Amino acid sequence: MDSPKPSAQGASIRFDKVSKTFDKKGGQSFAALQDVSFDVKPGEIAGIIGRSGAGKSTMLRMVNGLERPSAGQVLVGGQDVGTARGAALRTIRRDVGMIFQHFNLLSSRTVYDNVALPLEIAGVASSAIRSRVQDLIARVGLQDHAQRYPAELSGGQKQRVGIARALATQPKVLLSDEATSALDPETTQTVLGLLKDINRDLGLTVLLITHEMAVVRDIATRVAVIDAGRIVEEGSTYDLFVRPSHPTTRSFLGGITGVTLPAFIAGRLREERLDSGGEQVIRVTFTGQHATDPMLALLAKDLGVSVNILAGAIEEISDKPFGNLLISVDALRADEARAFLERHGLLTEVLGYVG
Ligand SMILES: Nc1ncnc2c1ncn2[C@@H]1O[C@H](COP(=O)(O)OP(=O)(O)OP(=O)(O)O)[C@@H](O)[C@H]1O
Repeated sequence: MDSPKPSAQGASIRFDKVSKTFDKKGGQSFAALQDVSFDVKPGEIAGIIGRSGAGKSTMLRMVNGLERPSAGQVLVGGQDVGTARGAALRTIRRDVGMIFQHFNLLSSRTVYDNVALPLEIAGVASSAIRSRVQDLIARVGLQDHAQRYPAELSGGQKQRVGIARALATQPKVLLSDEATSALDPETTQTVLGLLKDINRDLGLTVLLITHEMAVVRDIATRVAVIDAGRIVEEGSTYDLFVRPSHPTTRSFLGGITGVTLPAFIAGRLREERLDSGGEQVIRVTFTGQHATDPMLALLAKDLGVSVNILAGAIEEISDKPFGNLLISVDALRADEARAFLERHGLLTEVLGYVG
């Protein structure tokens, strides 16, 4: 079955040399963002990842005008959010929906009434509200829960209400502020799946902030890594996983590419080659079409170099295969073996030597 055509085109988001300085007590100031530039295309799902205090929320809050840049511009669909006032700012805010880590639902209102709230505020007629809210509640799979109160819902269900409410005004952009951080891994997957469906069906742009690389891997096609108020690396999610260049990116990836040396090897790993020769331990990254090539078998067959496989996994990022393998080969033949693998489009990194 064909997917339904997007009914609304998402808006672009542009951070152009944005800085934000907060005044602190005692006349001092604090630079929360410095010279940040990042572009999100219409209809794209993009992520901003960083540690606590890096400046993620400040960036996100500039997209709906809750913060204004001290320098530079934030543009949504070409409109400068920082200088917008009055009706122009209200239009931008209607075009930008937001979901939150702790859902921010009104506990005294039912699911139906929470989703209806933004439409009531916008002065939409009650008959139009009814059909729109029913559609939204069905879209997020809560049609049997419309008259329940937030306290009667699970975390995942509450976030579904948050998503339906954020979509009520038919925004062009959906901002997600750590929307799955309070959820268990399984519920996280269903909520991320729902966001992907919404992005595909409605064509709206999604910008999410997170401190979890797994969230970026599972949903975003582009990502910016932010550290102490600066973007230290950005690019396609796939490229960032395959060739991370900044230590912060590497540290975020450390926990999730899932492939670590078995303890009995890690404990014996040396930086220098042993006088006796020994084995070189190599990380091999397989990308794109090469992820499924029988390269190690060819290495043994063509060069006569035998390979010990120490650990490995193949996963999928942005629908492309990506493999990570830890191997060891005879240290005296290692340069030759790595050159062979690189010639065949694989990436290699020397981790050390074992006896
Ligand atoms: N209104 C404010 N006044 C003063 N300092 C602020 C203000 N808002 C944020 N900051 C500071 O700016 C820095 C960045 O904050 P921000 O909330 O953007 O970080 P974050 O990456 O979203 O962190 P977290 O994941 O913990 O929410 C922090 O050091 C924070 O204390």
